[in-house]
Amino acid sequence: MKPLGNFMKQYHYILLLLFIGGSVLSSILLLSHLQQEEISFQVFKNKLLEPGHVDRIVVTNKEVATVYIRSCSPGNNQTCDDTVQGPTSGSRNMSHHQYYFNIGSVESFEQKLKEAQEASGIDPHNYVPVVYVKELDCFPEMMKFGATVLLLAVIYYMDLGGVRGIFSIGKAHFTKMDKNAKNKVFFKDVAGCDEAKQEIMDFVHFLKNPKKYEELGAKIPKGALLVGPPGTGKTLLAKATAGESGVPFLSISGSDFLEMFVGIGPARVRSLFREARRCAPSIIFIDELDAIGGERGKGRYSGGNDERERTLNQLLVEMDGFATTSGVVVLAGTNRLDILDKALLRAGRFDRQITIEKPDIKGREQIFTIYLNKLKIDQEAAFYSQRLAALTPGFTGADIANVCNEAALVAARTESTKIKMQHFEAAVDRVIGGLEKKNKVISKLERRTVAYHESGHAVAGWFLEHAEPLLKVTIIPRGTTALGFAQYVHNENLLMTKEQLFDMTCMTLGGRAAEQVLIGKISTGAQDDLEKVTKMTYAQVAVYGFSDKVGLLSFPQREDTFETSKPYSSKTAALIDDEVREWVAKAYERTLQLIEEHREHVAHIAELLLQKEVLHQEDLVQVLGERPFKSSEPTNYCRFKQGFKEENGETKDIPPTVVKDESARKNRGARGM
Ligand SMILES: Nc1ncnc2c1ncn2[C@@H]1O[C@H](COP(=O)(O)OP(=O)(O)OP(=O)(O)O)[C@@H](O)[C@H]1O
Ligand SMILES: [Zn+2]
Repeated sequence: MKPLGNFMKQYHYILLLLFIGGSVLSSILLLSHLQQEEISFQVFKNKLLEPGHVDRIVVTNKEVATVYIRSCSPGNNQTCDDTVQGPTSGSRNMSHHQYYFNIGSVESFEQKLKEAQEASGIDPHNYVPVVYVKELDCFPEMMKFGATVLLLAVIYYMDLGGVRGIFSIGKAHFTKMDKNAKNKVFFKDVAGCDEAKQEIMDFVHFLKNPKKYEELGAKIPKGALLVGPPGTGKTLLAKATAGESGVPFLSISGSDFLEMFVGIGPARVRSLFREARRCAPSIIFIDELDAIGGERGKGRYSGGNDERERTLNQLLVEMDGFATTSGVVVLAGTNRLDILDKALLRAGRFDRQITIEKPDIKGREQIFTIYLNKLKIDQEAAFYSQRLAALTPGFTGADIANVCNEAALVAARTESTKIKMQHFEAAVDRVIGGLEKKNKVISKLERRTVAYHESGHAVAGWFLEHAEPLLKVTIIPRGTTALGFAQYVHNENLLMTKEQLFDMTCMTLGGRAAEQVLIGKISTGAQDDLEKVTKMTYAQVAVYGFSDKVGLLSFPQREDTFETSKPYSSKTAALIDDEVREWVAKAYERTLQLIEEHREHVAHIAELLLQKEVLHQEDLVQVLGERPFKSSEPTNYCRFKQGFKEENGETKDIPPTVVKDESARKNRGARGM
């Protein structure tokens, strides 16, 4: 089969050459088809110069004037490309004919032309344009033409499926890591996702010994989807699978398939699979599969995207096409399983799904250990990995790698020879909230509002049994929107009870409640909190079946906000809305009560915050006493959003010690909760 394969390759080149040759030849023929005929100025004036008939005159090298006739001469009783009386011949299609004459001097020519046009009754606004060119100037035109022909040829050629060589536009822009590559990755380099590793082991066994599987007639899954949030190590795990199996790793991002040229996407898919088969056993990894794998037919509403669909179809074809025994395993990463075309998930394609979650505290510790071992630190790696894991709830592997690098940068800036705890703390803060903006201008009033708001969260969390108590709170503005944030101890239970969710809702409302009770005025700073609360409560009522009124029904929540049709009647919709409103109101009532009870505490913490800007758990213990409940592990950042405006636009200062505030009570009463 080999010689034939080679012949096919050559055949593609020959085809391309023939194509280009043909194009060039035909364009030459086309050009030469434009016959030129010498005429005198007199003939030009008498026979050609009628209104709307001459398109333009091009004077080359101030000598020769070429007359271009319009193919359509409106207003002259001639139809397009019709027979027009030529100056010397009879019936002839003028559009393919050019006439030229010598002009003598430019001045006399222009004078003569002007007079002739006047005499022919041509309106001065419609005088024939005259263009002066040098001989060489027509080359760019020809080159443009040539380049266009060439490009068309290349595109056509690639659409035919011959993607080898030529400019490699159609070649998949994949990165290939050979089995002997130096920067290989192994399972030991991927921490905190043991279950995923376990699941992917099947592929490793198979890739190491495809023959054995073949002999036994075993069917190996062709591909697996690695599903999880960005930065959780999907790419890393796929790479490690290749490393462990000792096979080449070909990776490409879903978006890399798509280019502005039509036909490139499918060509790139073909090229990628061809290469994978050539060096099989091998692993293909497609990151961001959702870029091409979205449901087909959906794009049409938003302008359509046939190129993407053709690319996806090609991928499906390739996955169907290669027998399991060809030894190519396709892995793909996505965090949008919900939008993928169902055809991708069918048996024989990505028939396995491996979920990679954000790492828990143990996972984070393991990932920190990996990266700390590469750094010069002033303590044992274990010392830091434990502490840092506790400080970084919700961080992905990528975030952790980022923290470690950031810490090294901070240490280098302070000219420290080793990286210390304060460097890591600064790095964590930076990753959490973007760069510190200490000198950002905030009014005194705003700062106070932020402090009371954050204090409200902290105190509420402290005294609610099922809420996540505070770990750290700050009113140093960060990033572009956060004016302050609180970091909570987070329980990582997989199941949540109704009581837990109720307490969490109250804690989230704690910021707004503190504003209302202690400041007496509410601000826009609670927007983020309210969004969270709304989402959480809708889920309880419409998804988890917590509401007696709605009953044990579950309507999956769609992220798609454009979804107009809901899977329930408008009556149910109204019922759900009412329930949600009532539940949130109930939670707010409870929160207000709690904040009232602890208003001295809230004020105390807020004032302390204004003083120190950052408070840790220890500071809270000092003010509030030991928390009456057992607590677990940290996460969750409440961001006090920027955009705060006092209700009536005044910027009154708030007295530092808060006394009873009647207006807050009145407000509450008015809302009838
Ligand atoms: N579990 C982990 N163990 C060690 N390092 C990790 C882990 N997860 C992520 N990283 C680090 O984060 C980097 C980015 O991770 P990776 O690209 O694999 O994430 P991903 O899930 O593929 O993200 P995306 O969906 O954005 O492509 C890795 O190169 C690695 O340095
Ligand atoms: Zn808040």
